[in-house]
Amino acid sequence: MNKIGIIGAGSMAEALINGLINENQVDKEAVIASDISDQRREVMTDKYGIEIVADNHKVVTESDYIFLAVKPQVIGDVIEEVADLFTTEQKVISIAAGVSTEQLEEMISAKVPVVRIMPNTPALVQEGVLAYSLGRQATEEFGRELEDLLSPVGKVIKVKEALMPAVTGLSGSGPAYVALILEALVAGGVKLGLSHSDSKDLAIQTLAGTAKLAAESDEHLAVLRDQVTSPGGTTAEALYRLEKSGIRSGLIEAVAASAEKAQEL
Ligand SMILES: NC(=O)C1=CN([C@@H]2O[C@H](COP(=O)(O)OP(=O)(O)OC[C@H]3O[C@@H](n4cnc5c(N)ncnc54)[C@H](OP(=O)(O)O)[C@@H]3O)[C@@H](O)[C@H]2O)C=CC1
Ligand SMILES: O=C(O)[C@@H]1CCC=N1
Repeated sequence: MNKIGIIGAGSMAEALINGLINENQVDKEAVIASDISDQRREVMTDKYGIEIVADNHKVVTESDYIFLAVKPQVIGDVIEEVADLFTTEQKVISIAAGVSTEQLEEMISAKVPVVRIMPNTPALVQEGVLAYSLGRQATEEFGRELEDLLSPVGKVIKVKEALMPAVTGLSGSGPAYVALILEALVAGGVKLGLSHSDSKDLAIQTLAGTAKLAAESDEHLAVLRDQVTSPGGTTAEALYRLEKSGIRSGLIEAVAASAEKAQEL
């Protein structure tokens, strides 16, 4: 069995670990992670029973797949710390936003295959989506292995590396935009007298149901919107207010701003 090592056991690493273990994709004995935070190590041991250590070297020397799951600002230091330990039989997967496979390959220097992925937090409940792109030494076969490994945590798609910032802006950061929209819908319901709990149920199911409808329909999204909008009715009134508030351009700008920021990290 291939051993999976993860350096940095924060939110995104946890979402991946939880999804992989819950779906029985990997045994917890086959996972080793490291983190500098005592508190994080304690939480992850208690929750998942995986081996979690303070020593990044141990993760690299004991693993076949090595996930780099620290913040982009510290990934250089982390790689420098363990760079001498990599062997050509190992495979590196970076989840850091804005760090290219070329930069990773330069930092690692050994001829280790490198793949970059951009996951998102719904991986925690096996409903994530992630895109990956291959570095120069990574084969298509490595890509397929990765698709097999990670498919239990969500949908996996391959993209050209130049599109990774766009993926970051759309689906990487996307759960935050959706949570904000949900919060606002709940606030709208509460303002009109619905309980917080009923508002939350109504908002979440509306979003989940619409997403399912969109996923299962061949129609353009505008057609789905039109099906709700009776001439002279309530939805037309609401959509007019939304368009006037700039929600559409706001969301387009949000995706672009996240993508731009990813390139500055
Ligand atoms: N969160 C998300 O939705 C997504 C995140 N990403 C990417 O995932 C990566 C991790 O993000 P996220 O999980 O949110 O961040 P977190 O801060 O939650 O996780 C990173 C963890 O790494 C630890 N850490 C810091 N330095 C070291 C080190 N030298 N050695 C070992 N562990 C270390 C941190 O400890 P401490 O807190 O004490 O510094 C922290 O526990 C980032 O590169 C981000 O771009 C990608 C897609 C989505
Ligand atoms: O906010 C961030 O920088 C990370 C990358 C994508 C989602 N979260």
